[in-house]
Amino acid sequence: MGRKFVVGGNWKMNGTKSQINEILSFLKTGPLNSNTEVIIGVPAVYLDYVQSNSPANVHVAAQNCYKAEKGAFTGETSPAMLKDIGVNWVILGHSERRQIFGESDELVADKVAFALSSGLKVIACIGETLDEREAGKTEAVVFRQTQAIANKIKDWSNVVIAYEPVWAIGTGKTATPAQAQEVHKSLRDWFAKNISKEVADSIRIQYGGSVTGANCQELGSQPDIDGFLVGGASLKPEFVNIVNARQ
Ligand SMILES: O=C[C@H](O)COP(=O)(O)O
Repeated sequence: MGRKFVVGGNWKMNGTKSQINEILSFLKTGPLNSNTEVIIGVPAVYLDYVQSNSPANVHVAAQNCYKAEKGAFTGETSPAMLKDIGVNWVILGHSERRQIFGESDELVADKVAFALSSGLKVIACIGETLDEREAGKTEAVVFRQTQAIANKIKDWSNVVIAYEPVWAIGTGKTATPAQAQEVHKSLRDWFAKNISKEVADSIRIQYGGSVTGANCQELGSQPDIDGFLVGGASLKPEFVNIVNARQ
């Protein structure tokens, strides 16, 4: 189907310069499958350093950015600033942003639209909580989150969706390959029905939530899983195995 496998490493609020040098070292050693697009999500303070020191086959992403080019927004980073230091990707709408920092569907969608219009590529995160899953609301939640973005953008070519069930993030409770595939398939069907068949066929949907070197191959063999967004394991050498999950 021609969707390039895409693996992101979301470092979250982790890393010192010496730890980052170790990560860059195992990324340089790899080898990283050239059929996989690799993107590392780096804390803002280290973006410039990592952008300057990462291997050419690894893209760098911010973990957040604001919906304005500049101005009185203390503590925020603009897409223009990211572009200025050569960073072309941003992760938006991560469940930690939504839950801890209170980002609404509306704000996430505004950020996605502004980042795209500024020339960034976006990993847009969606996913249900355990309560929502147990209440049978998984589809309703991920469709609502995706619809909010669809209300603000027309062109999906620079968007990767990361489906991350909140209950699987950092918990060691991975969704089974069948559970993940079921939601990915539903999302692709949603795109076919609500956006277009072309977007449904081409959009890449990552799975995120306790992905490891041990479970990545089975997850990555599912037909609608086009890669991963990896948290904890992206700080460790096993990230190379996850990048190479689909050979
Ligand atoms: O963005 C990454 C996800 O939150 C997954 O984190 P995790 O791999 O540590 O569960």
